[in-house]
This record gives sequence, structure tokens and C-alpha cells, in this order.
Amino acid sequence: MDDTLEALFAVIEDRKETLPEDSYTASLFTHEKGENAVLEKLGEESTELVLAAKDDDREEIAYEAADIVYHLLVLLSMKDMDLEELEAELEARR
Ligand SMILES: N=c1c2ncn([C@@H]3O[C@H](COP(=O)(O)OP(=O)(O)OP(=O)(O)O)[C@@H](O)[C@H]3O)c2ncn1[C@@H]1O[C@H](COP(=O)(O)O)[C@@H](O)[C@H]1O
Repeated sequence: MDDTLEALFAVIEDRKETLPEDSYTASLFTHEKGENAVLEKLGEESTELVLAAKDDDREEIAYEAADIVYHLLVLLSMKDMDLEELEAELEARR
């Protein structure tokens, strides 16, 4: 899981740097979508996750959780944060 998150975060950081035209991630870092779009997605997906949990729909829970994790990592990158800061906070709670 760590490797998966690190690989995804590396792709997100690359898209932020290179801004390929056909990249959804890159569009989030430009005025085309921007921070508000990321925050809206996190709000929508949280609601969808709650509904999936209420339905005990495991496939949908995994799908919505993945959407949230992806947009959360985009938000961290947007704020010039990195995975280490998230890990440090989680470790501090152990
Ligand atoms: N993990 C994701 C990921 N999760 C979700 N999304 C996109 O997030 C968008 C919104 O997701 P939704 O589930 O809300 O889908 P939707 O309601 O149909 O979207 P909208 O039409 O409302 O925008 C969709 O366009 C999804 O494709 C993602 N886009 C990219 N990634 C990862 O980022 C990598 C780079 O992607 P690009 O930047 O597109 O090259 C990919 O290889 C993936 O690993």
C-alpha cells in the first residue's frame, strides 16, 4: 500500500510539473479546474462513500475510497506538502 501511494503521489507531482494537456490531474493544477474542483470532489466523494457504506456495498466503498485518496494526494501536492507529513501525523498518533 505504501508503494502504491508513493507511486501515485510521484505521478501527481510529475503532472503538476509537466502539465500534460490530456491529463486530468494536470487540469486540477490549472485554472481549468483548480483547488475548488478538488475540494468539491472530496465533498462529493465523501457523501458517496457514506452512502456506499450504508448499503454495505464493498465494491463501491473501495471505488469511492480510492477517489478520495487520489484527490487527497492531489490536495497535499497542491499545498506543497508531501506524504512524509501525512505519515508523521499518523505516526505521532500511534
Ligand atoms: N487515481 C486517479 C483518479 N481517480 C479519479 N480520477 C478522475 O477523477 C475524475 C472525477 O472522478 P469521479 O469519480 O467523480 O468521476 P466523474 O463523476 O465521472 O467525473 P466528472 O466528469 O464529474 O469530472 C474522473 O475524471 C476520474 O478519471 C483519477 N484520475 C487519475 N488518477 C491517477 O492519476 C494518474 C494520472 O492520471 P492523468 O493525470 O489523467 O494522466 C492515473 O494513472 C491514475 O493512477
